[in-house]
Amino acid sequence: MTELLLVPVDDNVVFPGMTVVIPAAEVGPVEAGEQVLLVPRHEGTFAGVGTVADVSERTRLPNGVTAVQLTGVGRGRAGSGRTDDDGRLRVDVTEHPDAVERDGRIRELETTYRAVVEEVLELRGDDGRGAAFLRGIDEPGALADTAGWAPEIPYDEKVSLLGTLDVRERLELALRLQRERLAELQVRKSLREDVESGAAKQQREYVLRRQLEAIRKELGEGSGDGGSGDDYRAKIAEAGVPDHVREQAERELARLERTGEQSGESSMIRTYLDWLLALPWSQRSEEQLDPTAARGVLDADHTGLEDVKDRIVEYLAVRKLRRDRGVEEDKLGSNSGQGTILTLVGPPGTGKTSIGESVARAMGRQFVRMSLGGVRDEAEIRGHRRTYVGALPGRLVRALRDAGTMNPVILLDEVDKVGADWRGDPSAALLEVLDPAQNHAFRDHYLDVEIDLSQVVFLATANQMDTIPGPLLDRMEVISFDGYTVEEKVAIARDHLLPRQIASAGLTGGPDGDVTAGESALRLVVSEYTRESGVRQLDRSLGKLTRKIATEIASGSGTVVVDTDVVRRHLGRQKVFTESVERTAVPGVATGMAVTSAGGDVLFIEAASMTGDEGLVLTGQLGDVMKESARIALSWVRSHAAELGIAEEAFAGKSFHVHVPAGAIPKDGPSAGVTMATALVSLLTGRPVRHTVAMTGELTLQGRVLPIGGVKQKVLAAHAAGLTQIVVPERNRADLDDVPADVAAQLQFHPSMTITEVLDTALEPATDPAALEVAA
Ligand SMILES: Nc1ncnc2c1ncn2[C@@H]1O[C@H](COP(=O)(O)OP(=O)(O)OP(=O)(O)O)[C@@H](O)[C@H]1O
Repeated sequence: MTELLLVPVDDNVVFPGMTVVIPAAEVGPVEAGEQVLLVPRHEGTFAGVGTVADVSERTRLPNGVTAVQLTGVGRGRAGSGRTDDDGRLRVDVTEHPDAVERDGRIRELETTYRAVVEEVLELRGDDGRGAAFLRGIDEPGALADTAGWAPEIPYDEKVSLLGTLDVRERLELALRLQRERLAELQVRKSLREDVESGAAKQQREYVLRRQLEAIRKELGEGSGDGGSGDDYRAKIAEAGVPDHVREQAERELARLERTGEQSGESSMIRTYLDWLLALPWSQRSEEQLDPTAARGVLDADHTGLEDVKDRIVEYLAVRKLRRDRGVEEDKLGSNSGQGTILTLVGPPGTGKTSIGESVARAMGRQFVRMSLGGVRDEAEIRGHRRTYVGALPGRLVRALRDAGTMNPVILLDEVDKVGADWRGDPSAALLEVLDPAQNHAFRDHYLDVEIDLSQVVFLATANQMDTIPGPLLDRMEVISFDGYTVEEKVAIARDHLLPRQIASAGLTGGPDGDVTAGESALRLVVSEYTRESGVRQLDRSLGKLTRKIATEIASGSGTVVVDTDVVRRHLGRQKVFTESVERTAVPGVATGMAVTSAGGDVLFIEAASMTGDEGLVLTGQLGDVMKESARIALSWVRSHAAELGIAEEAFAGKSFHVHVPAGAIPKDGPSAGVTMATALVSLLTGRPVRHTVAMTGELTLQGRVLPIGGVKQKVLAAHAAGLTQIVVPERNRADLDDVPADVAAQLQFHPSMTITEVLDTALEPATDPAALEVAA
């Protein structure tokens, strides 16, 4: 047993036969010719067996540090130790020289070990030196120790190898470690080969594809899958794109050529390039701005709508002046000529979309309609960023593509139906599109290049103004479509709808044609088969009529003159009844006028009372404001019961129910106040409401009648429903001027300040005194 200086070797194992160089300061005071014990140490824990090493000369490392060279000579186990004067640990060491009988088993292990290591060396690309080193080792124990050189074998395993004193066991362990190492190297190699062969396959495919394309070109067949880089180059050149777009396209093209043709990415890049080049970058329509000619176009396409046409012609005239006077477009943006967007607001089927088309025609521009109904997501307008799976450009880009020019008329249809939710606010994107200060550099998220929208003329349509988002409404110049009178509908049917339906049924119209229609027949269709503000149903009814006539003519009858009999024969029983006579025959029902998204309409408000303590029950999907109107109506009636001749008992222990048909349509607004009060008073006094009267107006608790909106639409609806006495708030008197003269001539208006005046007009006189008792 010898006492040796203990030298810790952190996270490393020095085997006998290895030489290491360690800074002298770490080794301690030793002289050449002495021995030390090198012990592996990991996180402060020493291994049980170390390596006895000879100390040779000190050397100077290139960095100036003095170092000691140590060569392992054998294994040694550390026994008890002591700290010397220098503070160094010295331990008693029991040496364990390798001692083995080389039997058959050892020989077999040796041979296998050598074979495995040779394979390892080959895989690692050994240059022969490793093999030579291995051949130079003769002793089986030393042979096993060569596993200690392998960098792939972990520290723990090396410590076990050093600690295995029995040579045969050590050789077995070393063989296992080398086998594992070999297996790992083989897996890595095959992985690498797979990757390499895959790449080679792709390259091969790429070359084949290019050849295929060349062959196709030679045969004059277009390349089937969207084109090669060269095709795109040609397209970019043809498209006459602005510089910034060309740069972007070229960047993408370079990317396309770098990625393999087969990869998913290349098809994405193709889709992108196709979209980018689908925009009509260099296409413009030559604009015509002659107001007289424009008026001609508008008149030819549409009957009536005089004020709408006036406004549009004004708009065009201003535009023309600005252009001729050279008002700088840069400064103001070209839409700023009007500063705002013309917005056509009105019930369905009143010709908003079709007049938009006429505007485009009058200006000599392309027309596209972009429906915004139900758009809740900003991305629908602006597109998705390309990082999204399945990303596409937004509707504006698509609209431009469909238009085929960069200066079309784009009709933003149904702006009142734009909603917002967590996916973002589409109206914010619309605002940017419509803002002349911003829209010359609109950026679609998908295309991600600047698009100049300043040459586009935007028009918008909406059914109702209340639901247009406020900031958008600020930018709009509203033109209202209030719906047509019966005479206007007859004219539209005669001049536009019927001739179109006749043509589409394969017939000829006109004096010498298959079909001629009299005015009275058309009036019958309008008043008894349709009930609407616009002309959709009318158009459909005429379609049905002409198809039936076509069938008759095809089966041999001669020309047909459409009169009321023909209408009744083909359209069947009357569809729309003037209901008010029937509905208001009983007390408790009053005829109101309302404006819904379908235009003006009449509605019958019903009141009933019954024993119970539920107070006021309301049905018919009423909004909060309408519910409040009903409470106000009931409170006013209660507080004026005596004047109205209603006994106080009529209220005691009673519940009231007010219903506003049609129950399925949500409604709101204060304008039904007077109608509700009238229905309640009618119920409680037993005086029926006159069947010729229709009313509208907001009611206050004091019984005053406040003004409301939509007078013209309401009056037209009442007129169409056959009502003649129209009760409106006094303060809406001025609005009655908007009612077409021919309609107004058939009506009697009753502007009213208070609900008492309304009741005087609306209720039949109390003829039967017993009615009071019945109501009570
Ligand atoms: N004044 C008119 N003169 C001639 N045709 C008309 C007139 N008004 C409407 N029409 C015709 O009625 C049909 C319906 O009109 P259009 O589709 O433009 O209605 P809209 O107001 O846009 O309805 P929506 O609000 O539902 O979009 C069209 O075929 C249109 O040509």
